[in-house]
This record gives sequence, C-alpha cells and structure tokens, in this order.
Amino acid sequence: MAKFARIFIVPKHRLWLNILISLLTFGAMVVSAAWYSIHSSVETMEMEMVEAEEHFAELRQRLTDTFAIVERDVTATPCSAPFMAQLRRVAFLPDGLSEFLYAPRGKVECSTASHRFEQAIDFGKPDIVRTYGRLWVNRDLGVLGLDGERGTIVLRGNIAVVVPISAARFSKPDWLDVEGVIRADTGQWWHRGGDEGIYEQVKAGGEHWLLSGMLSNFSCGPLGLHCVAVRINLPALISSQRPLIDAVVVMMAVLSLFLTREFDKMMQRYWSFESRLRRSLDANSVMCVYQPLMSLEHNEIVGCEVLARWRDIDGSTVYPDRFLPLIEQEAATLKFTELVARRACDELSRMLPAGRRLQVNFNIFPCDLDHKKLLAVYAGFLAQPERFDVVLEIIESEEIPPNAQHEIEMLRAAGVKTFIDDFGSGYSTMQSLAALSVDGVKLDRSFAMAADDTMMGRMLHHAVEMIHATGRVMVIEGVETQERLRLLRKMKTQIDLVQGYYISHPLPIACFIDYLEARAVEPVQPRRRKKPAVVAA
Ligand SMILES: Nc1nc2c(ncn2[C@@H]2O[C@@H]3COP(=O)(O)O[C@H]4[C@@H](O)[C@H](n5cnc6c(=O)[nH]c(N)nc65)O[C@@H]4COP(=O)(O)O[C@H]3[C@H]2O)c(=O)[nH]1
Repeated sequence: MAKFARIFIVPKHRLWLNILISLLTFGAMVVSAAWYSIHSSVETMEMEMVEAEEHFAELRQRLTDTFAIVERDVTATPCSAPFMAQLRRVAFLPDGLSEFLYAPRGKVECSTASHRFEQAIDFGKPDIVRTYGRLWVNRDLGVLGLDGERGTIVLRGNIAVVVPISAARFSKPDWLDVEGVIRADTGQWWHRGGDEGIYEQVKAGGEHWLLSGMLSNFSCGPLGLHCVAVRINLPALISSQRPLIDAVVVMMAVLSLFLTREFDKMMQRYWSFESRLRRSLDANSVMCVYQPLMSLEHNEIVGCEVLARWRDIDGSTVYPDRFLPLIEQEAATLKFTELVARRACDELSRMLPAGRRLQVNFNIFPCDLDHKKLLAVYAGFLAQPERFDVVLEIIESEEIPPNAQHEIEMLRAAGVKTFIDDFGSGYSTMQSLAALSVDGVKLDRSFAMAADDTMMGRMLHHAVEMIHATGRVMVIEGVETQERLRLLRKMKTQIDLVQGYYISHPLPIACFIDYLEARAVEPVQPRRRKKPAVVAA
C-alpha cells in the first residue's frame, strides 16, 4: 500500500504515471478506433462478397432464362435464315447475352455473329461438364468472328451461349480486392472477373495472426461453380481514409491528454496531503517522540516533552509544522491531542521503569482550553500520579480564549500544570502571561539558539529576567551547544529546566528509555518554589 501510495504522492512518480496513463488511453483509443473501422470494413467486405455471389446467381438465371426462350422461340431449321432471324430476336433482348451458337455435340455450325461456318468449329473437350451444361471457359472467340474477345461458352442441348468476360465485372470500393472464379469439380479453376490473383492469395491465407483471417473471405455459390474471394487491402483502406484518420488521431491525442489531466486532478484531490491526513489521522498514524527535559540545577533528566509526528500513508514521517495548521483548519485539535495523549500514555506506561517518576509535557491548542474535556484526555496519566506529572504547554498558534483561566484552574486542581509555550513569539506575549495564572513559561527557542552578538542573543538575559519576575517555572528550550548551557548555568537568575539538541534530540520511546537508563537518573525530588502568582490583566 505504501509503495502504491508513493506513486500518487511523489511528483516524479506522478509525472511518469501521467505519461503512462496518457499513452495507455491514447493506445486504447487507437486500438478501439482501429478495431471499429476494421469491423465495419469487414462488414462491407462481407456485403460485397454477397453482392458478387448474387451477381453470378443473376448471370446464371439470365442464362437459364435465355435457354428457355431459345427453346421456346427458335423453332426453324438450324442455321437456316429463319433460324438465324429467330436467334437474333432473342439476342436483342436486353440481358447482355447476344452471341448464340448452334453447336450440336459441341461443334459450332453457325452463330448470330458469323452465320454459318463452312466447317464446323470444334472447341474440343469441354472444361466443365455439369447437368447445368457444358462449359468452355475463357476461350478466344476470334474463331467465331469475335476478334480480340474472350468469353465462356455454355452449351445446353444444341444451343450454346457466349458469356463475355465483361459479364463478370464487379463494382466495389477501391480498398477492396474481389475476384470471381469458375471451378471444375476437379478443383481446376479459371479467373472470371475482378482482381486477378486474389483467389490464390486468399486460399493460401498468411494474414497476420492478430487479424486471424478477418481481412479476407472466400465463398462459393450453391452449385460450387462460381466462387468469390474478397480481401481488404489495408494500405489502400488507410490511404483512402487518410484525412479522417489524421483528424481522429489528433482528436484522440487531445482527448487522452484531457482525460489524463482530469484523472490527475482527481488523484491529486484524493491523494493530496489534506485528504491523506483527513482520511488516516488515527491511533496508528499518530506517533510520539520524547525530548528530555533536564533540571539545570541537578543536571538530571526530570521529564520529557511529547512531540507528535504523523506517519503518512507512504510510510514517511511528517513534522508538526506541516500538519498542525491543517488539524486546526479541520477543527480536529481535540481529537489529535487525544490521540497523542493516548499513544504517549500507552508507550510510557509500558516502557518507563517501575519506580521512575517523570514530568510529561504535552502541547495543547489554545482553543481546547475551552472544552472542559482536557482532564478526560489525560485521564490515563492522572490515574498514575505516583509515576507521572502532567504539564500542558499552550502553543502559540492562536489567541488564548477568554475563559481559558477557568480551565487552567480546573486543571491545576486536578494536578495538571500549564505552561505558556514559545514565550516571546506569536501570541504568547507579556499580556497573556500576565492574564493567565499559568505554572510555567517556556522561552521561545529562538532566544537560546541565537548567537551572542545578535539582538535575540542579547535579549536572552532580559527575557529570562522578565520570566523570573513573574515567579513561574522557567524552561529554556533550543539549547544547542555546551557554551549556551554554560552561559545559562552562569546566569544569576534561576532557570529550572533546559531542553535542546545539546541535551538530546527528540527520541522514539525505546531510545528515550535507553537514554534515561544511560544517564542513570535518580528519582527527582520535587523542589520548593513559590506559588505562581495570578496577575490580573
Ligand atoms: N533547532 C532546534 N530545535 C529544537 C531544539 N530542541 C527542540 N527543538 C524542536 O523545537 C520544537 C519544540 O517544541 P515546541 O516549541 O513545543 O513546538 C512544537 C509544538 O508547538 C508543535 N507540536 C509538536 N507536537 C505537538 C502536539 O502533540 N500537539 C500540539 N498541539 N502541538 C505540537 O509543533 C512544534 C514543533 O515541533 P517539532 O517540530 O517537534 O520541534 C520541536 C523540537 O524538535 C534545538 O536545540 N534546536
């Protein structure tokens, strides 16, 4: 899941994902469009094949009708003048068949074009013998006086009809190859019309496996005499549709980019940091680290500040500066505080060695000082008063609500202390310090972190003096160096607790417990100090 989520979260992966999606959608559209156009071309091909078959069936019918008319109307003595006149009358019928022969036993004695031949013309053995008639296929008709013409001679009884090559011509789209053939029972075949060579190629197969015989077909009429082979000529089909194909490809490219953008927007909405946090802010994703608090006087670790981290769904750790504003925006502050408290209570209760007492500082949002629910949030710690002292640091994210004082007193009555956090920055001003009877003040880390020769560095002494004047417990955080710790020690003003990277970075629970044991700290004795004064605003 974490790996899967990273695809949508990491910008570099997202770019590749978008490229992949647009290629896939474009590819899918191209394949579907190609499939659709091949299918409709195949339908056209099948229709053309049926039409070609019908053409041969029609030709056969014309022949059958012609033979019937000849039998009925041509009654004169064969090859006599009246016979020829009767034959010519039939030849003038508008069915395209105009050349008739009188050919008993296959020997032509006279014809409508050449009248009587001095010597009967013998075409020899017929190519095809059927009950339908005897056929001499694609013969040179020059001997019959039809110079330069070829045609098929069909003999039934003593009368033969010449079917010219032109009688088997098909009309068809340019991108379709059609060939009509006539076949003997022996399997021998002759070209009858259309594009020569198609029949052989179609019979040989050899189409691409992907199209598996889709682009060609072959069919024979009911007598098996005439067969039609059809084949889609792909290059011709593509070039005949070129402008349309170009337009469709451009349209598909635009559409795939549009779809990819919409998909990306949807994914961004779904996988945005805000949505991820909203979806998975729960007991499993909220983690705690513990930063030791050291008593400056005794050089002992007396407590820790619980700092929250959020584990993103891709497994990465997110720091508070990123998620806290969102939690406030989503009005999920109390839920979040509760998750942190529950996690810390679970970890510390399990891991802290028996007999060890610890001050546990939590950060709380000012707005939650209005809910009267904080005692319930820390109930787990309050149930173990011999092990834990709870301190709530009011963070400086927003203004402190007017009735916070009441809540602070309620907390104090239950043994929970409150500190003002990050004093000297944001909303935590002298005014809020004066207005609230908090137990302690934590000076903003920017003072201790600042170099001596900077304004903040010089102000450190004054800030310490000022907090001291209020009589509150004083915590200095942001102690990053030994020199700074030494300087704080040398100050005449009493500083109670120090915190910072020089002492320790925030640690996961196991490391924190190891750290405590390594420092072999004795249980801390509570120190006497004067009660914090409640200063009226
Ligand atoms: N440069 C430097 N930094 C130091 C040093 N010592 C400590 N820090 C950092 O200073 C921050 C101290 O916490 P904070 O002032 O309460 O400031 C906290 C606090 O206002 C807020 N926060 C953290 N956890 C929680 C929480 O559970 N609830 C609420 N409401 N706020 C939290 O987020 C802020 C930032 O927390 P983190 O990022 O953990 O950052 C921590 C800590 O890692 C040092 O010597 N040098």
